[in-house]
Amino acid sequence: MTPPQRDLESGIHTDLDGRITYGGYLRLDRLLSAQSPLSQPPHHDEMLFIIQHQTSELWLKLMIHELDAALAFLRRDDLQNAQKVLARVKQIQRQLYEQWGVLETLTPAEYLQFRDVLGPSSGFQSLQYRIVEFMLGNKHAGMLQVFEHDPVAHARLHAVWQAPGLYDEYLRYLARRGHAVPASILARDVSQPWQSQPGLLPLLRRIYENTSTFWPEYHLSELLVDIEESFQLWRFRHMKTVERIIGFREGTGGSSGVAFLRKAIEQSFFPELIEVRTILGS
Ligand code: HEM
Ligand SMILES: N[C@@H](CC(=O)c1ccccc1NC=O)C(=O)O
Repeated sequence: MTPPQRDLESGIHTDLDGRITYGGYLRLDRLLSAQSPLSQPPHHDEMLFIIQHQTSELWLKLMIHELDAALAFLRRDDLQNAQKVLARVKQIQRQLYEQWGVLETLTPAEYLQFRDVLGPSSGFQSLQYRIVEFMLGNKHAGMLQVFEHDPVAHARLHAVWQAPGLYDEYLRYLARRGHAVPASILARDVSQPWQSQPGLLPLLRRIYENTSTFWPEYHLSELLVDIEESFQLWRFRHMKTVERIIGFREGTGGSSGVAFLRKAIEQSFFPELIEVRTILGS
């Protein structure tokens, strides 16, 4: 063991005037001055509430960046890189759902002391969250209304709504690899919510029953299943956190609250990737 003192090495840069620095590069002046509690006098726990949301938004930003890359790699048939970034997405999602443990330390009474400052604002209005949902295929035109007050946000979500999602690009990739994806699915209107497609089951079954022949397809499919599961874990932990903090109160966004959040837990982005498991071996 050494004493708890470490000498500065002579090579360590201390003359940083005008140079790229840690704080400068990371724009920490902006990042760390963006926490403005509204409660008066400031409630101790509002800082936790703000930072939990801001860190979530940062991870969502990275998730969108990586999902964009995954879609582009898939379009180019670059499966290795698509898999690499999707594996990263899965780890980002882990950060997002593990983070609920921090907010769960907020007691119901503490939250009620500053909840009124939130007015009608709600996570329901998170643009980046909605972009991720749309990229994963949960297209819902009605969500666009929430962003009508903000034309830039609206245009961004509108573009994602009109673009193929991860499942669309996955199925197009499979078709290019020679799998019998029905033409009607390949030509679908990608702005529509996904409808269950039993016509996909034969080809998925072939992939899942012959994993060594179709290993790249199988591995990619399982990454999609991982991403869906991680998303569900986030939704579930959000719902449980909300339940223990506000019980069955209505949400500030105007919804029924927990009942509304619970409905989302049943939703699947890639239902055929689960259904195929039911028919394997039969
Ligand atoms: C005290 C903590 C929280 C409570 C009580 C809470 C409560 C709620 C409620 C009741 C809703 C339904 C919409 C509404 O009527 O407001 C909602 C939606 C939402 N919240 Fe939270 N929330 C909390 C923390 C968070 C955090 C930390 C995030 C992270 C970004 C978040 C993101 C979202 C999102 C994205 C939705 C929309 C979900 C969907 O469309 O299914 N929430 N929240
Ligand atoms: N919907 C929450 C309020 C809330 O959590 C919230 C408010 C403003 C910004 C983000 C929020 N987070 C998730 O909905 C509530 O009903 O208490």
